[in-house]
Parts: sequence; C-alpha cells; structure tokens
Amino acid sequence: MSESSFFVSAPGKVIIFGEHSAVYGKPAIAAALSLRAYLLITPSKDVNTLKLDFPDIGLSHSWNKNDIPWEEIRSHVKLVDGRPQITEELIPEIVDNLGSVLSNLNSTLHYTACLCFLYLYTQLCNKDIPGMSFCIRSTLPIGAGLGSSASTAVCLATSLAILGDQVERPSYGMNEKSTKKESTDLDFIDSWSLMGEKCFHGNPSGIDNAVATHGGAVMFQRMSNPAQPSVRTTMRNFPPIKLLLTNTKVPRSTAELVGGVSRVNSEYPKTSSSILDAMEHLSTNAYQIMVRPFFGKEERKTLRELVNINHGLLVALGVSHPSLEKVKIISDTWKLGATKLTGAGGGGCAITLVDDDVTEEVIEKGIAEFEKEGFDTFETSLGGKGVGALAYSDVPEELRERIFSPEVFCAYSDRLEIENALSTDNLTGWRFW
Ligand SMILES: Nc1ncnc2c1ncn2[C@@H]1O[C@H](COP(=O)(O)OP(=O)(O)OP(=O)(O)O)[C@@H](O)[C@H]1O
Ligand SMILES: C[C@@](O)(CCO)CC(=O)[O-]
Ligand SMILES: [Mg+2]
Repeated sequence: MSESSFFVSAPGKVIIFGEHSAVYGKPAIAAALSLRAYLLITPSKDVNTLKLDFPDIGLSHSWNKNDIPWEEIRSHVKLVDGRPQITEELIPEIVDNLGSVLSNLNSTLHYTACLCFLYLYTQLCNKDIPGMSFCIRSTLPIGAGLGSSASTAVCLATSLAILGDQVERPSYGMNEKSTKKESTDLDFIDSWSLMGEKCFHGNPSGIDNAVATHGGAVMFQRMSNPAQPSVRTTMRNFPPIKLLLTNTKVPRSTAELVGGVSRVNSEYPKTSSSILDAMEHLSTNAYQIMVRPFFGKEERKTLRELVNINHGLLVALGVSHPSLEKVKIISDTWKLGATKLTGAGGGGCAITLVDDDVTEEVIEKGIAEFEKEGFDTFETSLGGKGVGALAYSDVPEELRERIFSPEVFCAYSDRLEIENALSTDNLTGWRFW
C-alpha cells in the first residue's frame, strides 16, 4: 500500500434534449447521474511498468514505459507556457507513433481504450514519472447511452493531469468553484477528456465530457467554428423531474450511430438540416421552460410533449431500435409519461418523464412489463457532482488498506459493492474541484 495511491471518479449523464443535433452545433440539455466511474491509481512494483486493468471490458495490459517512442511523440505535442494544448483533431503523428506499442492488441474495444490512455498519458505526463497501475470500474452500464466513455475519459484525463502536475488536487471547501484556479483546472480536464472522447468515437460534441467534468445540469452548444470554445450554460435551478431510466441492454456503438447520422446528413442535407433545426428549437424551448422560477403542471406537460417530439425526430434520423420502440409502446400503453431514447440510441437506454397523474401502482405494472422484455428500469436522480478525487490520507487509517487495494477494487462483484465501498455518500473524504 502506498501513500501515493489515489482515486478519481466522474459521473455519467442523461441527455434530456438534443443528442446527435449537439454534434452539429445545436444546443442540448443534459444532467449528471449518480452512477459513476471510479479509477484507482497505485504505484507499480516496477518503476518502468505501466499497467491497465479495465475488468469491465476484460482488459489487462502492461507496457514498459521505455518502449514508448517518447521523443518522436513529444516533438508533436503543442506546448504553451509549458502546458500541453489540445488540438481540433487527434494529432495523426502521435497516433501513428503509438501504433508500435498498440500493435499486439487484437480487439477494437481494447485498442480504443489503450489508445485513449496512451494518447493522454504521453501528452499530460512525461517519461520520468514512475510507472503506475490504473484500474477503472464503472457503476454505469457500458455503451448504453449514459456517457460511460466520457466518464472514463474524464477519469483518465484527471488522473494523468494530476500525475503530470498539470492541475492541482482539489482541496476541501472548494466545492463552490469559487476561485479562478479551480475552474481553470476543471476546464483543462474538460478539454483533455474531449481528446479522450475523440479516441472512443471520432466526432464527439463535448457535451458528455462537459457534464462528467462539471456535474450538475447544463445547456451545451458546440460552436460551428471548431476553433471557438463550446458554450456551457449551467442550469442551477434544474427543476425536479421524475424520471425513469430503462436500459434495453441492446449493445451499440456511439461511433457507429454518429456515423449513421452523418451519412443521412450528407445524403439528404435539406431534410436532415430541417430535422436538426427542429431539434434546436426543442432544446431552446425546453431550456426556457426549465429555467422558469415556477415549474408547475403546465411546464411539466409541455416538457413531456417536447420529449415525444424529440424522440420522433431521432427516429427520423435513424437512431432508434426496435427495443427502444418497445420501451415507448409499453410506456405509452400504461400512460406512464413521455419517452425518448437518450444518448446515441440504437439500443441502450430510454428515459420516461413520468406523468403527474400516474400512480405508483401503475408505474410498478409498467416496470414489470419492461422486466418481462428483459429490460432494467430504475428511477434516478439528476444533477450530481462532477469529477472528484480521493487521496490516501483522506480515508480513515483503518480503511486505507482495503480501499486502496487494487485486488479488492477489481474483485467487487457489482455496482452495489462498488458504491458501498466508495460512493461519496459512504466515504466522506472525496474532494471536488
Ligand atoms: N468501465 C470502463 N472500462 C473501460 N472502458 C470503458 C468503460 N466504460 C466505457 N468504456 C469505453 O467506452 C466505450 C463505450 O462508449 P460509447 O460512447 O459507445 O457508449 P456510452 O458512452 O456508454 O454511451 P453514449 O456515448 O451514448 O452516452 C466502451 O466500448 C469502452 O471502450
Ligand atoms: C450522440 C451524441 O450526441 C451524444 C452521445 O451521448 C454524441 C455527442 O454529442 O458527442
Ligand atoms: Mg460515449
């Protein structure tokens, strides 16, 4: 056990309005979930060994860090005042140079995760930093529309920025993001996690990593000029909405779905741009309703109507799936509320904004129908905290050995065990920027 061990953690997200249109510079609304990814960083036994244990995707891989072509890679890193700078696209020369250390990975899943790690590692750290082991576990379903890739990218970017001395560790009492330094550090993490997301899927809007970094609820808009930073408007008075989340468990890939929309966009540019414009109006309309000081029955009704329209538009873009339509049919049959797919679609999760008048008994009957189809449904709370860190010294002495043991962490059997051991509710030492 070592005092230099630490955890970082970042939440998943739910997109309420504007997935896919977000990629095309339209505003979208999303909020952080209580489900999170947790990354444990421990020193390696051998100072030259860099080890990844990502049991959720069956990846265990190590490198001798001296095998990384540091000089070639570092010659392409953009530095301003000694700080690495993000770029619009992944730097092709760096990806190419990493090829030599990635060549023995034979699944796309493992290749992408290792590329994401090494791309960030070689720019945020340097070869003199002793080798560490990285083990990530997620309480989020992976590849289900809840931002598992972004929470992973945020955890990796944060831990590597800490190790590379690019950001300061958060301190107690800084949770209000009151000082400029902390918010600069958060923006640095946000921007580098976007580079991580680019490794997972070519053209992310940045909404998922923004929510995973900053937490809370936001309206987010990527600028059409990629040189300009995205606009992130924090929604402090995010209204309490009763939301059901249904995971169809149908696997899909965000990269492929975003690629599918891009094809529709180039084959039917006028039609597609009308759909994207309609999505823009939906998001702005919803935003205006959600920030009203009074959010009552009428507002909730309008929001549900907008949810139904948004789903229809996503169907038109070709990103629904029979399983998601089943969720919608069951929800409509039982009159549970308004349902739309969330995230990239193609399977994964749907959200239902529950109707005001529906009874708990009817909700339970609807949930039983979902379960019959093999889906998982749960009620969730939105607007949780963003990225946080847990230092060795911030855990009570008697718990340290167990909490910071990679063997114990890797062996937790499910979401509940991870949450019982580590969640911010159960362990008070977590600090947030
Ligand atoms: N716990 C994890 N361990 C390792 N890799 C992970 C983990 N969670 C996510 N990933 C990576 O993210 C990929 C899934 O990302 P993808 O963007 O397709 O789905 P998502 O982020 O869950 O959904 P969405 O992008 O629609 O919100 C996985 O294939 C894997 O490469
Ligand atoms: C489909 C998409 O809009 C949301 C994925 O959670 C992609 C993105 O914005 O990066
Ligand atoms: Mg993703």
